[in-house]
Amino acid sequence: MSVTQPRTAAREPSAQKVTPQTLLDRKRSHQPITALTAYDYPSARLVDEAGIDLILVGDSLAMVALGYDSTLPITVDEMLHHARAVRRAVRHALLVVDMPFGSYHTTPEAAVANAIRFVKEAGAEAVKIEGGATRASLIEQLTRAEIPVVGHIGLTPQSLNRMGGYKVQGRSIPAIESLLADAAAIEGAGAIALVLEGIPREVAARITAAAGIPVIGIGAGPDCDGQILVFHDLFNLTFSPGAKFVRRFADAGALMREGLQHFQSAVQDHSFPNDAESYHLPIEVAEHLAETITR
Ligand SMILES: Nc1nc(=O)c2c([nH]1)NC[C@@H]1CN(c3ccc(C(=O)N[C@@H](CCC(=O)O)C(=O)O)cc3)CN21
Ligand SMILES: CC(C)C(=O)C(=O)O
Repeated sequence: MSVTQPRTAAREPSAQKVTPQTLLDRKRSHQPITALTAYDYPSARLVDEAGIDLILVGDSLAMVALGYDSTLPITVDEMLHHARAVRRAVRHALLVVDMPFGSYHTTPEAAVANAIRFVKEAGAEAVKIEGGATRASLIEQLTRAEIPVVGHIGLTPQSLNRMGGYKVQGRSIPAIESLLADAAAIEGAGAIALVLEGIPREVAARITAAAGIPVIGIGAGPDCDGQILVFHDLFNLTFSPGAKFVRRFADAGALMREGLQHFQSAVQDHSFPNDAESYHLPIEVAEHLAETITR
């Protein structure tokens, strides 16, 4: 799509529109699923045009894009603001929006009402919720309300206070058994996919092999049906070293620092803006102005 086309063109469904069925087909044919976060229009546009299968408006945006210390403070309204910008950019990928902490932890009625806001106000095609077997009945209710759900277990950042830090989960036999049971409960409740975060490779491989739904990993090793990363981690646009699972596929941070230096020195040495980058008066007006000034 050319940049001169109206932005509303982004809403026309594309021929290769990714649906939950596409992801399932990928699992079954062992073609890895690609997924990334996006929090705004330009990043979502880049990710979608690159042909990534799934775009998540992750609540990690609280930390990565809004500067909060954890994902816990972000609200439904803040998530919606970003999700709506991403929606305007995405025509190919499946668009999933994270339900933030507190938006599904009180009553099922409140949770369904919040999820409906993501569908109606931001065009979400699915919502993601963190937690295992304890979320099964909520996943059933959301699914009955025609809202596809992506589950998320392992290192669940909204459990920060319970976990006591962003720690790898599922390292003991009881913890592994819980994760296997959680994955089965999430699938049984009707989830369309499952995110596994921060667990040993061997455990993720077991869960993926047992699951009938696509399993997308982050810090869960290479044996999942797909991989997801945070956009800003991929491009080194964060201000901390990043977890072990982060690979910097390109250094946009360095590129931006370099560009900033160039701007600063060009302004200071008067080389920006040059004459061609300036507006000019019509010749008659310029002459009149020159006379006016010299009078
Ligand atoms: N930029 C960014 N990327 C993310 O993937 C991400 C966020 N922010 N914010 C929300 C959560 C928090 N995440 C994190 C943050 C830190 C670690 C981390 O440092 N983990 C330790 C594990 C130590 C252990 O238990 O062995 C590590 O060394 O990787 C992991 C996930 C993942 N999510
Ligand atoms: C990293 C992904 C899985 C996530 O939950 C987020 O971005 O919030």
